[in-house]
Amino acid sequence: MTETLDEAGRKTLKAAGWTPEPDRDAVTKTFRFKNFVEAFGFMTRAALWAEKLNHHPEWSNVYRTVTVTLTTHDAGGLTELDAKLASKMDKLAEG
Ligand SMILES: C[C@H](O)[C@H](O)[C@H]1CNC2=NC(N)=NC(=O)C2=N1
Repeated sequence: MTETLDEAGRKTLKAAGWTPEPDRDAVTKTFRFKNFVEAFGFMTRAALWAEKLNHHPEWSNVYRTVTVTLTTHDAGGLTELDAKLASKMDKLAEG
């Protein structure tokens, strides 16, 4: 998992399921869980990591689906912090 440049020269993340946003330097992934409790548990654990990293996701939850968008607002694009949080979230979602 590293930041790389896409064909348009924009930063993106090479990590399963994270796809570049069409109109800004950000990546989005949709996580689907068994049920609402699993989804909310994931969000709770991810929130603690977000605080620890001082790096916070844009996200939403509908029932057992959590959609996450990562970008670094301070930098106006993707940074190593997005790669870190993405990797953390992937691990948390694996259980
Ligand atoms: C002041 C505060 O530390 C900053 O605004 C931090 C907080 N969390 C953040 N989270 C994200 N995703 N991007 C940021 O630029 C960012 N900045």
